[in-house]
Amino acid sequence: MKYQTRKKALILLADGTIFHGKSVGDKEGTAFGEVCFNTGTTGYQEIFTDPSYFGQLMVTTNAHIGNYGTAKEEVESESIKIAGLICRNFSYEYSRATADKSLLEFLEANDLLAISDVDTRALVSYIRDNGAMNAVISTEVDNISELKKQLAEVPSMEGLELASKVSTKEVYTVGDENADLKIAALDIGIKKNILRNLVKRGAFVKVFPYDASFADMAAFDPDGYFISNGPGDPEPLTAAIETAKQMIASGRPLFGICLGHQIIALANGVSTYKMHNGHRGINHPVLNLLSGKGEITSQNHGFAINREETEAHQDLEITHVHLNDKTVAGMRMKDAPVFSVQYHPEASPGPHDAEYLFDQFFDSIKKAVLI
Ligand SMILES: NC(=O)CC[C@H](N)C(=O)O
Repeated sequence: MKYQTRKKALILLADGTIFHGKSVGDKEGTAFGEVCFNTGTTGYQEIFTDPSYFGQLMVTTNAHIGNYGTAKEEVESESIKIAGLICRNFSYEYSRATADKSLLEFLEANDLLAISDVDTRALVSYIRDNGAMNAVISTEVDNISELKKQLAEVPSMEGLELASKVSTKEVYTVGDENADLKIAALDIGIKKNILRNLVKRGAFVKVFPYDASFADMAAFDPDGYFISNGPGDPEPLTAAIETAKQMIASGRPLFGICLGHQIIALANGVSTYKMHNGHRGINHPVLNLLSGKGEITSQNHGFAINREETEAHQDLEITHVHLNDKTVAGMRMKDAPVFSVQYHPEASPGPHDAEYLFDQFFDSIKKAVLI
């Protein structure tokens, strides 16, 4: 079999801890980022292309990665966004009738460094105990002191603005321009499946860059506003926070997902914080406090909004809670058609329990249009 004599590789954490592995394929090199882990058993291609992961080294906890190949329609953006991949067993062979490429070919096309044969159970349990931190993966296994020096220069995820790296540069539209409803979406790292969900419900969507002003967006005269998911710390996104304030003041319905949810919280004066470890997986339990129903959700976030401040806020109401740690999973404004969730109703990958949130958004738009 090819790739039997792969190069040695390592992962060096910011605190000096080292785990060993081998490079995937014949690629050599070094990649830096914040190390995080995703517990999903499937959906690696959607995860790797999700712009929210920009700047992160992804550890996949599923024991096998690559075994069902890749398919060109299963991407959440045009390219791989993770900074590097760390896995246990990498499958060079794949088996799925509808796949069009192996995962190795897909990684190579995106020039991504991946390392396998890592004891990912030990690594994840180490990160769980010691918290999210920067790391480097490299085939330069004999040059640890140099890697340490370079790693020390990598900025911390806390305070880091990354939306500008993944947002569209130009305004674009999706859907039928004669559709009944128009939505203006602020792209701070938008996933394709969110746009599919908006278009499939009959919206014509105009997508704006991360630093678009409210005036730019309002000129489209949308029936509703949307703020997307995305990478990095929400706090430095001052233009988006200002735009969100004006979206709220416009009185038109506003829906935010993940980074968008954090931006709406900040626009309301609620602070955000970096979690010890984020939520990344496709089976996170959430309780909908309005319906009393449980939802199994897709999640990917390393920051969260302050619960006490949300509870104490006179204009806000917590609508969803994460059942593992009681963090805020969703909220709404009491006197405005504004709501947001910390998780991913568009799934991709993950369960579809929360797709009703898109219906809810459309219902509130239709109600507002009729008034
Ligand atoms: N998926 C997202 O939008 C992530 C939001 C933010 N970057 C976080 O890590 O919390």
